Amino acid sequence: MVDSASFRPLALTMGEPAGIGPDVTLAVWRERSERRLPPFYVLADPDALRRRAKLMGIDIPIETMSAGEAIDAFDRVLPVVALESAADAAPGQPERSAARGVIEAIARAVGDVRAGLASALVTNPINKKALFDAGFQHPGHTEFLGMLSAAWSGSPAHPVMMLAGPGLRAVPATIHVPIAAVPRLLTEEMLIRTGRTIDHDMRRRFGISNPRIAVAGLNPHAGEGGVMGTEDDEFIRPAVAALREEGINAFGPLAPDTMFHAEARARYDVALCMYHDQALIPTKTIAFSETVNVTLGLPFVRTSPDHGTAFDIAGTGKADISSLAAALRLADELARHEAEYRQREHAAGAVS
Ligand SMILES: NC(=O)c1ccc[n+]([C@@H]2O[C@H](COP(=O)([O-])OP(=O)(O)OC[C@H]3O[C@@H](n4cnc5c(N)ncnc54)[C@H](O)[C@@H]3O)[C@@H](O)[C@H]2O)c1
Ligand SMILES: N[C@H](C(=O)O)[C@H](O)COP(=O)(O)O
Repeated sequence: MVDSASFRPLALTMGEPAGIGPDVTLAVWRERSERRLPPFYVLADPDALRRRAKLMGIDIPIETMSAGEAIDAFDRVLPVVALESAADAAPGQPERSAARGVIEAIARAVGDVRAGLASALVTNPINKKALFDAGFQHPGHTEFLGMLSAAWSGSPAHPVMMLAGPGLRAVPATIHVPIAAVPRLLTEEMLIRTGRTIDHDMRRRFGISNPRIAVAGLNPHAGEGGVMGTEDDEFIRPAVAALREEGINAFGPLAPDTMFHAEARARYDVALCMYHDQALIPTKTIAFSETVNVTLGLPFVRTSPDHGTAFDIAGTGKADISSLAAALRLADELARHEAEYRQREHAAGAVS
C-alpha cells in the first residue's frame, strides 16, 4: 500500500522563543539518527535559532528553505521555514514583540498540513500569559487549533486534549479553566461528545479496535452515593450509560484516587477525567520525560511535548529532549494510521 505520509515531513513550530523550544529543537535534530526521528522542518525565526545555538555552544547547520525542500535536506541540515515576523527573545525573558511570530508559526503549520506540504503538526510550548498580554484570545494550542480547524472544515470543532505516555493516556474533559468553573462546564452532553471523540480517534489513529474508556468521578469517592457531591450521579453516570448504549466501551464513574495505580491502569486504554489536573498530574508524574500531548477531534494530527516553556533552564542545554522526540515519533505514527485509514475508506468507496 502506498503510504502518502512517508513522503512528507512534519511541521514543527518553534514556540515561545524565550523558552526551551529552540533548545530542544536544535538538540533533537542533532540526535535525529540515534532517536530514529522522522524528517521535520521548523517554522521559526532562523536568526533566533542561530543565536540560541551560538549561546548554547552547539554547531548546527541551519538552512532556510521552503517546506517542499525539507525532506531531502533533513539529513544534512536543520530545515527552517522562515516566519514573516521576527520572533526572538533572550532565554527566560519573553518579549511581547515575539507574539506575532509565535502565532504565525502555528497558523502557517496548520496551513501546510492542509495544503499537503506536511503530514502533521508538532508544536513547541508557548507561554500563555505572554500571548494573552499581546491580545491572543485562546487559552492554549488546543482551543486555537479547534478554531483554525473549524475554519478549515466549515463545522464547529470539539478539540480534545489527551496526554499519552507509557502506562497512561488521560483526557481532561475541561481544560484551561478555573477550578471553580468546572462543575458548571461539565454536562452530560459534553461528556458524551468527548467520549465519542476519544473512541473515534483511538480506533482510527491509534489502531485500538475497542478502546476501554475509564471515566473518573468529579467528587471524592465519585460522590459516594451523593453524600460527597451530586454531579457524579447527576450527569457523569448518565453520560457513561449513553456511551455504552452507543456501543462505546466506557465505564465509571470511578473513584479518582484509586484509578491510577498500576493494576487499575491495566484495565483501560484511556482515562476520561473531569478537569486539567486530574488528568495531567498522573500522566506527568508517571512519565514526565516521555509523555506527549495529543489533540483529538481535529481533521489533522497534532502532538506536542508535555512540558512547558521552562524559562528557568532555557539556553542552558539542560532541557531533556525525550518528550519532543516522542512527540515527533507519535505524530508520524498517527499520520500514517490516518493516511492508511483514508486509503481504506477511499478503496471501499471505489468498490461500493
Ligand atoms: N504545549 C504547551 O504550549 C505548554 C505545555 C505546558 C505548559 N506550557 C506553558 O509553559 C509555561 C511554564 O509552565 P510550567 O512552569 O507549569 O511548566 P514547565 O514544564 O515549563 O516547567 C516545570 C518544571 O519542569 C522543568 N522542565 C520542563 N521541561 C523540562 C525539560 N524538557 N527538561 C528538563 N526540565 C524540564 C522546568 O525547568 C520546571 O522546573 C506556562 O506559560 C504554561 O502555560 C505550555
Ligand atoms: N495543559 C497543557 C499542559 O499543561 O501540558 C498545556 O498547557 C498545553 O496546552 P495546549 O496544548 O493547549 O497548548
